[in-house]
Amino acid sequence: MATSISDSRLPIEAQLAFIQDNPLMDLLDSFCEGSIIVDQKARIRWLSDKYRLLLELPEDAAKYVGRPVEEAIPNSMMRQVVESGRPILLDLMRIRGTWMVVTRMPIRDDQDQVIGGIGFVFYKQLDYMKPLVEKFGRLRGVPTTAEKQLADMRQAKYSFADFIGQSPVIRELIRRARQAAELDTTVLLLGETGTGKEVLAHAIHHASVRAERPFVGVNMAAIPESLLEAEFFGAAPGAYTGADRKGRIGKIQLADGGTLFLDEVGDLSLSLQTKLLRVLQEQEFEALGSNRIIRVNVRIIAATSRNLKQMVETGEFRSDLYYRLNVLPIEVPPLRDREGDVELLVGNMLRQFCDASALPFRKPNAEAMQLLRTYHWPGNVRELHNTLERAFIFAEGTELTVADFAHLQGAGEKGNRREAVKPLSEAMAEAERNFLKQAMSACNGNRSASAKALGISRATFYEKLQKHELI
Ligand SMILES: Nc1ncnc2c1ncn2[C@@H]1O[C@H](COP(=O)(O)OP(=O)(O)OP(=O)(O)O)[C@@H](O)[C@H]1O
Repeated sequence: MATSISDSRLPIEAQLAFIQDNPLMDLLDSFCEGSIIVDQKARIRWLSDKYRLLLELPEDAAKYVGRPVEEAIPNSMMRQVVESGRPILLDLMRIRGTWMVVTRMPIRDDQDQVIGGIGFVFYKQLDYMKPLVEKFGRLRGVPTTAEKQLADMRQAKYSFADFIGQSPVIRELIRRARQAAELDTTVLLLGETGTGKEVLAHAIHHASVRAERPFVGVNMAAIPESLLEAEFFGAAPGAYTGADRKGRIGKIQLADGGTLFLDEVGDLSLSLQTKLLRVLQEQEFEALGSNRIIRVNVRIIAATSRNLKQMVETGEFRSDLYYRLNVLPIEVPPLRDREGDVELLVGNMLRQFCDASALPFRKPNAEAMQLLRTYHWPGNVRELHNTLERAFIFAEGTELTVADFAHLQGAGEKGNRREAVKPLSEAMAEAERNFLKQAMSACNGNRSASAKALGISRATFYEKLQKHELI
């Protein structure tokens, strides 16, 4: 500040007087709690009245002109500023027992010589600084959300110990998955929605030689087609409109050395299938808008709830990609086929809900447990989890009764009622429409949450909303 408004042809006193009389000075002074101008020997040239009052100086401010700054402000740093020529842009100074924010700058003439210094006292209350200090602390010490997401994203969240189940089909599943973990080949997890394919993918990575390396998941159904390519392969700086100027690293590269989990791989468009095939074949790819080939070493675990074989027959899925993915297929059985596992899962989940809330432990009575055991769980473990959680939160006493699972029972009863007979397809469509509406209203219109509550993927949920003309 002030370099250009100070003319070296004038005596220093006149130059400082010019600054002091500048209307800008009044403006600055009106914003702060006090201001001071000193000459190059740290003698006071000007002291604002506000500052004098703040300092509780007995005499008229004008009386201090020409005196060493320390006479008025014993702990002043203005001398250091004029001697070093370096500003102290943000500092704290104790004035009459109160900490204040101060700014001090040297004043230079147009020959760059220090001819004095100017200081402002900004805030009487440090409270004003709190947001700034907090933000600074956050930026310095705590990782940003993006960094955190990255760190979380790159670690396996589950191990085999997290996959609950003791039924014969599950024991066999775990045995196969453990084998797969040792083999370092591509794995294809097949099974209905909510059966735990993602949990298994994490567990396989966790038990593999790549455990210390990243685990990176991409959900083909959750990301719009237009963004998926950049998400996958990354983009060179300015590769497309709206792309980060700095460019971005794709998930494939992030997974280098580790495991890339392709969730809902059946939802991949044909054009991206072709590009993915190249990655699988050559272990190399190009980021969007770059001509550079990047080599990677990733292990692929893919999962889908769709019938890939059938999709190959109908031309929706490339057969060469299917064979590349199908090296080690693992079928994850639906919950209804896991004998005895519902009880195990229920016990486990209820303990989790209880630990995570201030609510008392609640468990289903015999009748309710029978209902949970025999229900056909189209949304599998996810549906069981959501159903139980809702019941646990809304139940009154320590016992969960069939009334707490009324919607499961209702679904069964409806089919039994003779008087309301209508074509099955019509009845099912109607029920589906109602469930969609119910979910939307329970989740306050949040579509992701609704899809989750219903135990279906977002893509499926959208398809259904469209089919029933609910969007
Ligand atoms: N055997 C299990 N033990 C404990 N929790 C499980 C088990 N299987 C699934 N879950 C839980 O159920 C939910 C759904 O599991 P997950 O997302 O792995 O299913 P998915 O088969 O990948 O589903 P989708 O095909 O819809 O993506 C998750 O909250 C998961 O933690």
